[in-house]
Amino acid sequence: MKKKRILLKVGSNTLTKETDNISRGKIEDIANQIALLQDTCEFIIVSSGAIAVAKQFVKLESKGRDINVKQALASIGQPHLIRIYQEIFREAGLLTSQCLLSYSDFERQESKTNIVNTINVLVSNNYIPIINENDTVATDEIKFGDNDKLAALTAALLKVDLFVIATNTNGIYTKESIESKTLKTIEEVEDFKQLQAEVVSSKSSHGSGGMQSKIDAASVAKKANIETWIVNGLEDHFMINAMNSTVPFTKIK
Ligand SMILES: Nc1ncnc2c1ncn2[C@@H]1O[C@H](COP(=O)(O)OP(=O)(O)O)[C@@H](O)[C@H]1O
Ligand SMILES: N[C@@H](CCC(=O)OP(=O)(O)O)C(=O)O
Repeated sequence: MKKKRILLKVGSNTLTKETDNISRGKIEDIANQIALLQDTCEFIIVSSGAIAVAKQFVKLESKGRDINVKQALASIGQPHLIRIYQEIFREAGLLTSQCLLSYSDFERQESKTNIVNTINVLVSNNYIPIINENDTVATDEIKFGDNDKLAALTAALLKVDLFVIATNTNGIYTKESIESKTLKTIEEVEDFKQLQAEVVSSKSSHGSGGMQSKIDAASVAKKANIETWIVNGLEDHFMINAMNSTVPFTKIK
């Protein structure tokens, strides 16, 4: 039986559980879910969190631009992030690997072919690729830190069956419900234009794109005929619960 290919994007807020520290418990939760689903699904993860990990133990001095400090923090945090994934996934019997990609890689046919071929070898050998942006080479023009878009481009390139974005809300809420503090999830979206009107400008403490970048990412996936789910990664078993429809989340077809 052909496995369902799922690309899971995990944001900084999910990984830190909205604290200042990476949550090993959250990574265990992701590993446990993948272990439970591995007979029917194969996974590719796009994970943020490099900067959040570095901020836990380092403060860099610089008179330069803020973005360069962030890039340096990402460089310090990334190997730690991968080490934590590797340790925790290994305990759950799962193998992991690291791929660092940048936007320009999606503009060159040769790079695209190499990405697809490398990841196919990894996945067919039961390795779970953990992808992050190659932050050292990211530039201002290409909005730095927007892993939602990177995840969507990767989902389209790898022809996944489902794109799951784990964030810190129960999907996309209606604007009205945010304003009245009653939080109501938009469960199914077909009209993109209408969706744009629901976004409010806030973003969470560690995140960088906000909901707008998730909607843009879903739009990239939709063009590639991929369904996007925006789910609350703060909850335990968030993917399995969404699959069983036991939690509110947003499905963008
Ligand atoms: N309509 C909306 N529904 C839900 N969240 C929204 C909406 N509009 C803006 N947001 C903001 O988007 C945030 C999620 O994006 P972001 O902070 O980038 O998180 P992540 O680190 O998961 O990528 C939410 O915490 C919320 O503040
Ligand atoms: N690539 C960087 C920044 C990514 C970032 O903040 O993205 P997100 O949490 O998905 O809004 C990192 O790993 O810290």
